[in-house]
Amino acid sequence: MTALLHVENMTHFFGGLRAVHNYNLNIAPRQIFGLIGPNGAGKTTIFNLITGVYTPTEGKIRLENKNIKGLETNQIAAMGLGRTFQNLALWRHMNVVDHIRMAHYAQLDYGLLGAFFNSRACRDQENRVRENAHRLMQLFDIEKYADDLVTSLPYGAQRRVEMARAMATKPKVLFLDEPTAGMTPDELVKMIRIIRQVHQDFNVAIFLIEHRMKFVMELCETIQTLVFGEVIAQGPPEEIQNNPQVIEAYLGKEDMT
Ligand SMILES: Nc1ncnc2c1ncn2[C@@H]1O[C@H](COP(=O)(O)OP(=O)(O)OP(=O)(O)O)[C@@H](O)[C@H]1O
Repeated sequence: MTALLHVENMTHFFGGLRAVHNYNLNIAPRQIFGLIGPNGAGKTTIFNLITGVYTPTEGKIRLENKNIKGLETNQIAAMGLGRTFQNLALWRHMNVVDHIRMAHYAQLDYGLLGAFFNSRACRDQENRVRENAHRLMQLFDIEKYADDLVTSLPYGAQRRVEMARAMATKPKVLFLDEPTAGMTPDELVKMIRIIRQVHQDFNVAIFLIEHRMKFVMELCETIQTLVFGEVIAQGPPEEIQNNPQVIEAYLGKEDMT
């Protein structure tokens, strides 16, 4: 099967610092793929390179066999790549339901005139947005916060809002940068359940960066380990967990259980 997302020999320099070296990735449709590695290994840089925040110094990036290297972040998002950020990127002065609704507008096509004349197409699409936003809020268990400002929500719920917003555009692949950062153990268990549900309901592939091993091992089919910008191991969870190089890279730093 051809990969949904294909990255070949990607290298990136920040000035004299080689942050990513000869990086390769193949994510199949519906695959849940994990990226782990010590702090500063280059994980977020890889997300930023693939999603168009930076253009790699070298390499190829293809989504559904179309080149996405060098495109703008919004073009890449429109082609089916959704993401969340390590430090939440929410709109501070907007309530939850508006966050989810706003995210849909990237897809709507009735135009300004249609909106001005309140055309039938416009009203139909608005209804669809409202229904879809409602469904997403249910799925991510944030319905009870619909009218609240995002900044007033518990941290775990803010992360779920960010994820619901990313899903509003129905991406083919969803990038999650440390989705459980700062979460309580209860919120973590809830997040595992929600990601499984999202994966099942939307047939979406998921590429995630995570430090919490329980989460990665439980969810991912394939895991890559990155150290100093290079992949030192790739395989299923049980293989990665017992790989001596991976254990050494993490020794004393992370909990491998
Ligand atoms: N915009 C930038 N300019 C210069 N150097 C950068 C930039 N972004 C990241 N780096 C450097 O690139 C390296 C990789 O950083 P990156 O944030 O990708 O690591 P990470 O694996 O995501 O770390 P963490 O787990 O702490 O989030 C680090 O040495 C970092 O200081």
